[in-house]
Amino acid sequence: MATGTLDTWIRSEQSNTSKKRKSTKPDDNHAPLKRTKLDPTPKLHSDAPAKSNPDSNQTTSATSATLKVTEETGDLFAAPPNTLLIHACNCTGSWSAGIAQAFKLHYPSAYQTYSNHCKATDPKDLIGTAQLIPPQAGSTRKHFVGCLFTSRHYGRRKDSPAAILEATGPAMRDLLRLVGEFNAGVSGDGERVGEVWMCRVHSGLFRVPWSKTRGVLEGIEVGVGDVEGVRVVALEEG
Ligand SMILES: Nc1ncnc2c1ncn2[C@@H]1O[C@H](COP(=O)(O)OP(=O)(O)OC[C@H]2O[C@H](OP(=O)(O)O)[C@H](O)[C@@H]2O)[C@@H](O)[C@H]1O
Repeated sequence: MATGTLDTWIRSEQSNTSKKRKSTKPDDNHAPLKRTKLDPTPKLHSDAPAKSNPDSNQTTSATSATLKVTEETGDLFAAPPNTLLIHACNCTGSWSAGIAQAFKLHYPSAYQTYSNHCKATDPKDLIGTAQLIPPQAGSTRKHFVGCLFTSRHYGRRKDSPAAILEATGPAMRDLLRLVGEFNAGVSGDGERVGEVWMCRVHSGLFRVPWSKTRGVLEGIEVGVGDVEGVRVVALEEG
């Protein structure tokens, strides 16, 4: 989608949200998104075994392109070992519905890490940031989990679609930065983030049209040596 079109849609959504703020509708009780600083250097712990990274000798970060977004049908959780699986999260520390509930079931330790991070951090500092959680030691599912903090709350108190989209770019950029830092810090046989997969974030419970989220993701600039693209894996419909 053209950036201009997206900007226009976001402005119109923000205007609608602000007009309706005093009503009792589900999305109306959230103030417009404030610009927030990104989470500086979250602590990461990896107990996982090794895998080589073809990009590990590239360290420059000059901007060269925008993020490539490809789509296919499949199950996100069928990703190969060391894949980063990305999903959208609220800032309250809850993964109780939708694909988040499946993440909680498959990666209980990652859920604890996410939940503790939320309990320790004010939502206004979390929104627009990300969390990278390395694979759980001894787990049969060796996946990194990437949390995009794109809504302060969930359910009836979730942020408006415009606010969620506004938080999406900063959150995804923060996650890509964390991946770059993580991979650069892994030495020798340590395991690095391999492929990057995500579900159609926001398109279910957060009720943001997927095309809008995809447009934001495709506008993210990436540098040489950064993650170049993300593979979006969606369940077959019907
Ligand atoms: N195995 C699989 N493989 C591939 N795609 C799969 C899949 N399973 C489901 N999908 C798809 O994954 C997309 C996202 O759909 P979701 O509605 O879940 O997430 P969302 O991003 O709209 O919203 C986030 C809030 O959902 C939770 O809510 P709670 O806080 O727990 O209440 C969180 O915590 C957040 O707050 C939809 O396209 C699903 O078809």
